[in-house]
Amino acid sequence: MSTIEPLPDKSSEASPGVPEVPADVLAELRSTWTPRPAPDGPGRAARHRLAEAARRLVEAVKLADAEGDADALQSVADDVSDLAARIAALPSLRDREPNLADLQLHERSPLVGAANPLAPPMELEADGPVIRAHAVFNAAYEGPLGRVHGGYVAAAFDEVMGVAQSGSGRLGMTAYLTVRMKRSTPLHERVDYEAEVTRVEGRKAWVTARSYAGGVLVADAEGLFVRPRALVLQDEARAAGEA
Ligand SMILES: CCCCCCCCCCCCCC(=O)SCCNC(=O)CCNC(=O)[C@H](O)C(C)(C)COP(=O)(O)OP(=O)(O)OC[C@H]1O[C@@H](n2cnc3c(N)ncnc32)[C@H](O)[C@@H]1OP(=O)(O)O
Repeated sequence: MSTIEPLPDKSSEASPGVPEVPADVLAELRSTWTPRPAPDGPGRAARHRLAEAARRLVEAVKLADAEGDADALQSVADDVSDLAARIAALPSLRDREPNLADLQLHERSPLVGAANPLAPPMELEADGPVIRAHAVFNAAYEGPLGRVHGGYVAAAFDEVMGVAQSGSGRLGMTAYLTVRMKRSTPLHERVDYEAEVTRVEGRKAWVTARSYAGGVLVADAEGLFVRPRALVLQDEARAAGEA
């Protein structure tokens, strides 16, 4: 059962200095992250199941006791090695052009991707101009004992803020990301995130975010997202073509 206090509802508050972005434009910009669709076929459902099994495998390996039965560890190392070779022998994404579903971040991202065993995976949801997310980090993400490694704390913010920059009306690259880790982020517990754009100047968008465990603020972040010059030129050429 969740012990999380509801986060304050800020979905109807517009920040000064942030453009009003039509809901359909926001939905289009966010569609690579959220909503996560149902698998588009049995192959993709099986791939998601494989990724989930691999997550359990990684956590189990991380927790395997070196003082336990060395022969048993050697034996499962052989099995896992054989399994890795079997999976590598299956048809690979390297052998064909990826389709749109393969390319979506809710599929492939190392933070939210259902098909990526590195992803906890985080769950993202749009709430007006705000992006909300939650994740449970297992033992594989441990830095300080019982707590999430700071690099993963920052990576989770980058993903949530990466989608929240859509509130500027365009997408860019993370130019900088500053994370203040006020308390440790716990393992094995739901961590909640919220992020939104606070300022936009030309192709630059500033985003802030917060994370909570058990309703308590554990970290906050500020980042700058910049739409690359080359893409701005493409945007302008497309707009001129449509005019
Ligand atoms: C990109 C499109 C879509 C992506 C969506 C899918 C996301 C995938 C995953 C999502 C996961 C989450 C996302 C990720 O993980 S994104 C992956 C991690 N980030 C990167 O790899 C970014 C690498 N850097 C770059 O590509 C370029 O440097 C960028 C594109 C950022 C700017 O290069 P560009 O040549 O275009 O621009 P410019 O250099 O003329 O600068 C322009 C303006 O910006 C200001 N400035 C620049 N940097 C900084 C800085 N550090 N602090 C303060 N200010 C900075 C600069 O002063 C100037 O200001 P002004 O003088 O005009 O006032």
